[in-house]
Amino acid sequence: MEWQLNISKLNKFLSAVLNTGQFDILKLGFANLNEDLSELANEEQLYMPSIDLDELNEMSVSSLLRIKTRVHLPTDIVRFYASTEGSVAYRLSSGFIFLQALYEILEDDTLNRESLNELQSDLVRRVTNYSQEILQKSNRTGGQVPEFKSSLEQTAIMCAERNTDYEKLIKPKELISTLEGVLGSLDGKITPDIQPLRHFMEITRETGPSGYFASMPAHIPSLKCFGVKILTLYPSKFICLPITIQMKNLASKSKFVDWVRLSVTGGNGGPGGTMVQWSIDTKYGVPCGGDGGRGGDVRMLASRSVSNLGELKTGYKAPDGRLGKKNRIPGTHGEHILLPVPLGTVVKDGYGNIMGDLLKEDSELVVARGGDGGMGNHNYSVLGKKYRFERGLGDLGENRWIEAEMKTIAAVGLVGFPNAGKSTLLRAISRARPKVASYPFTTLRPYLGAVEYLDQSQIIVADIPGLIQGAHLNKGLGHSFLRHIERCTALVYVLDLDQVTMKCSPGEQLMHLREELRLYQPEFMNKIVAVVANKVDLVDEWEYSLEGENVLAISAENGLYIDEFRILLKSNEATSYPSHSSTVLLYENVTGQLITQLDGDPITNNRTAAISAIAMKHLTSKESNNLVLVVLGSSNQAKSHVRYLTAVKDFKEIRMWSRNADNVNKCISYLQQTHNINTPLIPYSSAEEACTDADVIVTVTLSKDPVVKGSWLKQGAVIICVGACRPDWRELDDELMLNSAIYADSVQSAKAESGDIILSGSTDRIECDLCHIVKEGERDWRGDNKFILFKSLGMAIQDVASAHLIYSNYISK
Ligand SMILES: NC(=O)C1=CN([C@@H]2O[C@H](COP(=O)(O)OP(=O)(O)OC[C@H]3O[C@@H](n4cnc5c(N)ncnc54)[C@H](OP(=O)(O)O)[C@@H]3O)[C@@H](O)[C@H]2O)C=CC1
Ligand SMILES: O=C([O-])C1=[NH+]CCC1
Ligand SMILES: [Mg+2]
Repeated sequence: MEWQLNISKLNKFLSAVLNTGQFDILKLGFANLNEDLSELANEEQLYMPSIDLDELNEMSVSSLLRIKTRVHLPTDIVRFYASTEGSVAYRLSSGFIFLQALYEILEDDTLNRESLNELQSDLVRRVTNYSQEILQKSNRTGGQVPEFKSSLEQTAIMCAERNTDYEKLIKPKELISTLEGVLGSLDGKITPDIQPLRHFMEITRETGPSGYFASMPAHIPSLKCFGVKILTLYPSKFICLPITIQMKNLASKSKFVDWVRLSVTGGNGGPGGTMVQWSIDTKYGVPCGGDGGRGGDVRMLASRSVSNLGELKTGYKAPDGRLGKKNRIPGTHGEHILLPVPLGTVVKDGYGNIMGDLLKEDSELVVARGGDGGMGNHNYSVLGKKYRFERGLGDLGENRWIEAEMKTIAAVGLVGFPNAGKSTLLRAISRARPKVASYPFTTLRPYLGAVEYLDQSQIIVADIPGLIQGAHLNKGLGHSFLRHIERCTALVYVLDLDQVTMKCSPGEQLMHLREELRLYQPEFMNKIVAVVANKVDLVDEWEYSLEGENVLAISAENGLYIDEFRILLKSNEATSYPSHSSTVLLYENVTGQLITQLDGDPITNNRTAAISAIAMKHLTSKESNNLVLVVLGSSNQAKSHVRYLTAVKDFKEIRMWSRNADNVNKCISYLQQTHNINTPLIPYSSAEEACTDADVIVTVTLSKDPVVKGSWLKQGAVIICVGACRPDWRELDDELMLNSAIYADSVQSAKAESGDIILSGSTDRIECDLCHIVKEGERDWRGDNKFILFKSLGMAIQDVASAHLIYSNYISK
């Protein structure tokens, strides 16, 4: 994606941003902008029309004040930082590309997760490229102060190493004390420069899964830096695993064969040699014939460039090994025959026993082994006439009948009655061209299509030919097609909304489809499922829900909500995408130089837990030890919270609960194995049981509804609420909220953005922010309330201070 610096866009963006009040401080840097910007400024099109660029080039920071008054923007909103020539590219790269990225995000209402990710990685790419370019040109960048030059180099290196695991530069205790120090240095109050700003802007349309975008800037005078975190949050319901398979030749025209029986024979071992080497010492010479060569195997080779079994012949015989040679040299081995088969081919012997399952690209399976070569006469080294020509003849190669059966390995299978529009849907989302016609069974074989995304990943979707009632009894296309469903990770039930073609009501269609699959194989019911109602353009009114199911109404024919469907296929929970992704840009205070930009995800994970640890340390009494900790949630924040909370307190036990028990177990073994957490970590199957008698409860879920109730908790319990970051999301119920003494990392954010606080009517009940807590030291935080609650929403200052620490550790390492 190439962005031009588009001035009208930029101006529109600047005014839009400033007018929305979403950004309190916008820091822009301009320096020796001889090219692009001077031109633009001359045309008086840019928002700072009368800046004298030459003057700016030599300007000291104090003279900026003068410029400010000439700029046609509210001076208290925009600050300019001038600097020397060397920083220009940085400014352009980080400042403007960043602005442009923001602009695109604000402006484009069709943005979805992929384009956002693309924007972020493009931003990162550009900053990285610029850093390297600047490094190369650094001897031409006059006016650069030496320290800056070295930090520039470090930045370039860090940018280039962006994917290296810098998390190891963060030590829990060090981060906790750094953040505590920074909070303390704020003198107990969050100044306008320390922004709690995290306004989430919704970026996708109502019908699709929602994504949010936030930008969080902060200026930390004590660390002489400022920075910004760009964050996207993309929660979703549907889970499906993308399997990345290149579809290159899959759409081949050859006859589609998904089952074959063939005879395979390994090559025979070659006979041993019978050569004799004459020698004056022995009358009959010395036997020197080498062993015979091994016969070749017949092997199957899994290849993603093969689409079906149609190319296989009915029989194969591998070449035999050759005769052993003189001087004990073994005979040439027979070459193996490699039969390319599609990924997902299952091979059985003639008795139906499974010999192998070719799931991985390039995996091989020997289906008929070649015979060993016979021994050459040199092995029979008894001298004398009689045994001179003794040798082995070589073993016969194995010979058997085998069956190869192909099972589709699509990530997602489209399942529906004939004519529900599955083929049309596959055509709409991929380049596959299954036949489409308005009579049932147009599709006689499963078509595969690759749904391609901007990040170059693909999800393979199979159009499974129409099921009919009784398919499990082999009616219609019956079993032959049901087996293709076996390998799909997720199923999408496609319901027909067209009164003319539908067999029965959408609700009944869903019921019958489920029933057919269940009768064929009950395990099908464990598959991840989404439901779409197709041909929504043909009905006047369609209820978007169906007996408690979430149904996405689409029209494959007209492309209605097809983007949403593509997003649905690739929504987060089981894809490689985290639900939150972010980038942190860190700038130097006085000159506005970009110091570094970092992957924000590890920062978010660590700093959030560090903040919770600080809050917990202060809100529980100093003497209290051997407490019971409960963590609700099993993902990034759950892991980091266990690590950080155990760094400041000893717990008797840690109880862990989440919706998905498997995830809890994985989380526990990760913590034990990777982080040597010695405190007993105990999985719980009920949140209520886990919370009973617990001392500290941490909620780190993406739930939109309460996961903890006040009635479960004992008096004096401390609750650290980390999830529910939207005004309409909850993790705690009213009883808990109304009986708690409430604290927050930022009172301002909590009032504006915490669903728990807003919806329980607690906006006026927040006692103070974390700066005050840290400042005040020990006191009775509970007062007359039953519980103590710390509401965390996350602040830019936490990210910027953490990035600063990481960078400092990096350059001193
Ligand atoms: N305060 C702050 O500064 C920050 C807060 N957060 C918030 O912390 C929370 C966790 O973040 P992270 O670990 O990165 O998120 P992930 O998306 O990685 O994990 C989400 C977790 O929430 C659970 N979950 C999802 N939906 C529900 C539900 N409906 N009911 C119960 N549990 C559910 C999942 O459980 P399972 O796996 O069992 O399905 C999973 O353990 C989020 O709400 C996030 O917004 C994040 C960063 C900073
Ligand atoms: O501060 C942060 O990064 C977040 N707060 C809520 C979700 C992410
Ligand atoms: Mg069809």
